[in-house]
Amino acid sequence: MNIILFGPPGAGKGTQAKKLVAERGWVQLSTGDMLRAAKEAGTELGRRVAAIMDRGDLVSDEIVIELIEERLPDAERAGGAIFDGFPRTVAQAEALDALLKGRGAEIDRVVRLVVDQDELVRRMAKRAEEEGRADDTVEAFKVRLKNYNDQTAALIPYYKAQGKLADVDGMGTVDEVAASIASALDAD
Ligand SMILES: Nc1ncnc2c1ncn2[C@@H]1O[C@H](COP(=O)(O)OP(=O)(O)OP(=O)(O)O)[C@@H](O)[C@H]1O
Ligand SMILES: Nc1ncnc2c1ncn2[C@@H]1O[C@H](COP(=O)(O)O)[C@@H](O)[C@H]1O
Repeated sequence: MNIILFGPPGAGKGTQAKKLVAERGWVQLSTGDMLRAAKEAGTELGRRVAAIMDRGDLVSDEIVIELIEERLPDAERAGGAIFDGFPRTVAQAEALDALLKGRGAEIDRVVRLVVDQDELVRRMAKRAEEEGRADDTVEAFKVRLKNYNDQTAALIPYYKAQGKLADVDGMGTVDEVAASIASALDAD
């Protein structure tokens, strides 16, 4: 099973991905987490992407595609991949389709968490207090939202055309959203 948790910054993708890992044993493939780990470890990659991430911009397609490709075997062994924060551009989505096809697999479902903008701002402010992420400032959040609207939202028609998109109300509690995701995944 290969699923994408899709939605704007702060919609709850990471939160729900972790619940699916705990409940279904699948592997979370979060490019944001991978890049933050590289940044915190001070690797060459981390140093290259730090400023881009801190201001809320997207790093290059090549970097994130390579990170994902490296982790696909882990997900295969676990029987499922939860793509979180990837793909974010049409080029990334096309690359993912090609990578999976080369391994005899495909994306099974794209779960889009629908959350209104005021709630995104509230969640981002709460996360800023709890986690202190460098890109949870008001300025960086604006850039991330703009990048989502300008580049990532184009994936909605992309996956709709493939018949894979399932919209889920992301405005409820974490458990309510998880139940809606489970229904979307377990539907035929
Ligand atoms: N259903 C929910 N109700 C209230 N708060 C939530 C809900 N889901 C997640 N949150 C909180 O909102 C914040 C953002 O959630 P999360 O990090 O999962 O979002 P995300 O979509 O992965 O964001 P990003 O794309 O910016 O990494 C976190 O502080 C999280 O605890
Ligand atoms: N798929 C991605 N394409 C480009 N840049 C990405 C991608 N995933 C993560 N990034 C960078 O990391 C931060 C944080 O990502 P989150 O998914 O919000 O944790 C993002 O703003 C990009 O700079």
